[in-house]
Amino acid sequence: MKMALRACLRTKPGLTALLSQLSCSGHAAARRAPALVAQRSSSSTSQKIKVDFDQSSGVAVMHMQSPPVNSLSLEFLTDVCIALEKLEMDKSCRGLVVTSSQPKVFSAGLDILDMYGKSPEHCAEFWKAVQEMWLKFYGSNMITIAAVNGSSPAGGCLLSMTCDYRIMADNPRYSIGLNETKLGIVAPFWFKDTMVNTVGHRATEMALQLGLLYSPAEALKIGLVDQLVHEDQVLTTATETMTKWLAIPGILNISYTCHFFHLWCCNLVCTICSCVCQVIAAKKIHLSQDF
Ligand SMILES: CCC/C=C/C(=O)SCCNC(=O)CCNC(=O)[C@H](O)C(C)(C)COP(=O)([O-])OP(=O)([O-])OC[C@H]1O[C@@H](n2cnc3c(N)ncnc32)[C@H](O)[C@@H]1OP(=O)([O-])[O-]
Repeated sequence: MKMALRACLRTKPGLTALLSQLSCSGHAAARRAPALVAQRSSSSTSQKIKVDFDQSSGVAVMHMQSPPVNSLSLEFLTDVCIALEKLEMDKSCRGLVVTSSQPKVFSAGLDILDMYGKSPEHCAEFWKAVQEMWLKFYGSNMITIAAVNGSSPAGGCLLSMTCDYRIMADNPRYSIGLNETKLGIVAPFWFKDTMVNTVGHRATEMALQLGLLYSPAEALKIGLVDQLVHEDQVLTTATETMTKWLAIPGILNISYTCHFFHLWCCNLVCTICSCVCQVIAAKKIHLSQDF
């Protein structure tokens, strides 16, 4: 399925360029990849990601373990993408649960320290990695469930929204949402689109304009998460829920179709934006030459 997705995307110029640029191999090749061993139950670990794969159920659990708050740095994003790609290539892996090993936090979002005062080359690599994570999760042909066992602002919320289902710890001290506006930054359009797909247009408009962070109860109310459970039961509920999803015939195809459609729409928008930018740039060059 993944290969089919890529083959289809290859026919579309915008995302083709994006995918080829975003391929893990470029910035990730030199990094140590978590290995997936084909046995009944296996565990693989990179520095920041631990993957437990139960071959009998076909379900893998990805533990994010990047202290203190699983902030999404270039290094961490690369590890996530490599781990995901390995699972994707293993046809016996049909479901993926993503969770955090850090207390109180699922992910604090993009690593602010990795965005500030860095070289343009680093920033380009960083943003490629962010987009790659988004594309890989959203375009995955596995069933993906986010076991949100702590706060999940900004990019952490995005990560959870790329999954098919979200289970959050019912602890009022935790929060989730796209709070970029409150930080004085604009959430990229594909953050916005992902939220629209999750909670609808109006809720997204409110969330982004006000930079809202929701308590678990509020998040459940607007559909930002699908289920609340006691903190100790987030992971077990996620694996139980996964069993139900995987028992539905053809579910992978349904999931694939939905995600593919979204990616196709994004591709279309990317292509249009790219054309508009090129026209504007060409006009600016023309005007400056006139002067
Ligand atoms: C461009 C548009 C798109 C942008 C998308 C984004 O995701 S933008 C991102 C938007 N993200 C946010 O707005 C989230 C901001 N973070 C929070 O709200 C809280 O940290 C928390 C609720 C995640 C955890 O609360 P808690 O009480 O459990 O933990 P704590 O608060 O005590 O922090 C512990 C340590 O982690 C550090 N650190 C934290 N976050 C980040 C980060 N993103 N990066 C790097 N580091 C971060 C923090 O400085 C501290 O370091 P120190 O001093 O020990 O060296």
